[in-house]
Amino acid sequence: MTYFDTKNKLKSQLPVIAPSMLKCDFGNLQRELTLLETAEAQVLHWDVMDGHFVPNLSYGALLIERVRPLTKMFFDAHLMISNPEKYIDDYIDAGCNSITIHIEAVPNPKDLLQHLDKSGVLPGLAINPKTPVKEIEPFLELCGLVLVMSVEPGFGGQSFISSSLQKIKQLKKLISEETILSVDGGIGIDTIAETARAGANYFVVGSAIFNQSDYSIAVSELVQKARNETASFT
Ligand SMILES: O=C(CO)[C@H](O)[C@H](O)COP(=O)(O)O
Repeated sequence: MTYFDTKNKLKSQLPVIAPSMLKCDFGNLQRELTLLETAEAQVLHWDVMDGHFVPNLSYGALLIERVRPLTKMFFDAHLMISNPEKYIDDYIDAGCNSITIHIEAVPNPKDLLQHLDKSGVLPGLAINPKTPVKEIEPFLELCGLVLVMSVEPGFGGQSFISSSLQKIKQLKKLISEETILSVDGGIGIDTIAETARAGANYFVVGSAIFNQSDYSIAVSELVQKARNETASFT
């Protein structure tokens, strides 16, 4: 499958639920992949943490590369790391379909976003809760995906920060129709509707899937809630 096929396929399936692999059972990874495929998840969201940009460590390109042949799902890497320019090619080579870097790690991300695009990877830019939208505004036209962090990055299982809704609304007005608007952190059955109403169409979800006994029910309830809100606004 080529990059363009993958990207268009993803866009045709919005709203999308992207399970955050930070919360998966790594001791039973093959089982987790099977359960997520059965739940018709289209995406795996890989939370890459370096213990420097965020106060936690997770996994890196090597693990993603080893998982890549095991599934056809879209691989979405979220680099919560300092100096992503040093490592970005490792994530491209690992087979990630989209790669998101943070504006707080790269104040001028123009070259990196263009490098991702030229490499056939959907370029993403993330913004932390305390960073104003004006910091990413000059780069929005280079983004295929914009990610609004709705918790302080570093850990799953935190509560949704409600001021993120204003940021989503602001960004929805600034981005093109083509750009995916993602929200990440504290998204579950009680918060997904308001973020969809604000304009998000791509939802990164950890605890509200992996803490449930049936991933298929969890994913389908979340998709349904997001679809209801998207439908009422079109
Ligand atoms: O980026 C993240 C943390 O930095 C995670 O993707 C996010 O927190 C998702 O987990 P949960 O749905 O449990 O909040």
